[in-house]
Amino acid sequence: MTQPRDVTLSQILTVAQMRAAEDELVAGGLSVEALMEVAGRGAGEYVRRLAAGRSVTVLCGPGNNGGDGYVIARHLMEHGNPVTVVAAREPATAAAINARHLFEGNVTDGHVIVSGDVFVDCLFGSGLSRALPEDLLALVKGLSAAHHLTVAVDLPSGIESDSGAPLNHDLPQNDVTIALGAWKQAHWTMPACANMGVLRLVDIGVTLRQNAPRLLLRPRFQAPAPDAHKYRRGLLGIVSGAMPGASILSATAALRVGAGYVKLLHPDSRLAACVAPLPELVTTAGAIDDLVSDPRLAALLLGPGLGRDDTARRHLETVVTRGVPTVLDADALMLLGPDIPLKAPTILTPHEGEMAALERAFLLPANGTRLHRAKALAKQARATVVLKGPDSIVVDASGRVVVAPRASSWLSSAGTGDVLAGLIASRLAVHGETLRAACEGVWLHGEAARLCGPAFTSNELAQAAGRALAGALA
Ligand SMILES: NC(=O)C1=CN([C@@H]2O[C@H](COP(=O)(O)OP(=O)(O)OC[C@H]3O[C@@H](n4cnc5c(N)ncnc54)[C@H](OP(=O)(O)O)[C@@H]3O)[C@@H](O)[C@H]2O)[C@H](O)CC1
Ligand SMILES: [K+]
Repeated sequence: MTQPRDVTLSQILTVAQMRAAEDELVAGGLSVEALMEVAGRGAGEYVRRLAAGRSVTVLCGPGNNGGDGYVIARHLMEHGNPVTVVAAREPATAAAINARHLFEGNVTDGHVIVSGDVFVDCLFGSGLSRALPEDLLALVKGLSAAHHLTVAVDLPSGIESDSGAPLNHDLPQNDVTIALGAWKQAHWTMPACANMGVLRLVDIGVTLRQNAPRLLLRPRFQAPAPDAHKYRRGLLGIVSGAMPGASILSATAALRVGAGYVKLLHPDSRLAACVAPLPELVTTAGAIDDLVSDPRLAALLLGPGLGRDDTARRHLETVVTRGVPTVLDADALMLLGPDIPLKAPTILTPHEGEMAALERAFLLPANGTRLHRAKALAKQARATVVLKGPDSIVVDASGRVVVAPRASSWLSSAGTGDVLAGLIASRLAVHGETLRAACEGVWLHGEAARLCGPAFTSNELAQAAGRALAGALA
């Protein structure tokens, strides 16, 4: 089945996958020169609009990224925009040599730092294989400092495409990065993505790669069916624990994003009585074994404020054997291991510290990219994993990967994880699909943070989740 173009354009490719995609287009009858023309013209048009008649300097390297630079320069020149090319190295590929010949404007050789308004970095793209040598680092830094705006084409030079690792210290900050053909891992991976400024993508006709990670797009939420009632919309049970405030935060969020009924299940009636009640939240106290055996439960959440003692461990064992779709967060992740098999579709939501604990428990090596680590845990634990951070990743046990765009850095405060767990659990109660619920929850979390602006509390974040959902109703 042909996928809509926005789905294809949300894929995130490795350098090897990008080369395979390029080979496929060439095998289909396009030349590399023709692809470069489409890519360079597309990027050139973004640059032309950004420059709006101001002077542009294009730094060109030896490979096809440099070739793109000559196409961009030609596009600008044809539209009457002042442009200078700085050739850091002579072009070395056939397509780049061809693009160089077609550019009839001003080319200098890179020994002098020229100044201007917009600097376009076409030194290296996905072919970068090692750190920039001193002279090229000084050139790219000097040119960036001598211009008002810096635009990276495909990737900022010095950033490794597959890992997002900067191969040099002190690389310049970009205002815009224009990806060519498809997103690369680095565009959505820390720390690289924080260096890229505004991200844009030029479509050159790349088709969908099987199993490639995709970027998290805005979900479409449905209003409840005309004949809906609270149980059909989903009963979510949130198991409370030693610190009930955390589960109240989860519930506050969960109440706003779809579940028809959210119940706080409390093992200790004295503690439950201490918690300031939310009028819309039903709290029941009793033995957790009994409370989670309610056949109407559509999903369970365990972990926020749970504690890590023997009682907490018993509650974890009870919940995971219950067979109801479950979200495990926070303390539950510190107690989980291969000795506690997951009997139902489960979502794990570790941050970096909890991820390290899970890797120890499941005897997984804690090396490689976050993407590889999340995939390994999802496979081993047979669960959907949301590896939280500025660049959250969602992976299911079959290896499907969704990468979330970088969210507000104001989310780095206590309690926002409890909110995320509540959002995901609420969506899980609605439809029971783990990957979808995890993606919807992560999206709602990021969108609620955006709506809150700077310096919000986790309770304000939870309150904003309903507005986030309202903005994405089908
Ligand atoms: N893939 C596509 O569909 C299209 C891609 N386009 C553009 O092409 C680049 C990738 O081009 P490529 O030629 O593979 O790579 P680069 O231009 O990034 O540079 C490769 C050359 O640079 C040398 N190199 C690598 N690292 C360094 C370094 N640190 N210092 C000095 N020289 C370096 C490398 O030499 P090696 O010794 O490593 O072999 C190469 O000579 C992609 O990013 C897009 O911009 C097309 O235009 C459109 C289609
Ligand atoms: K570049």
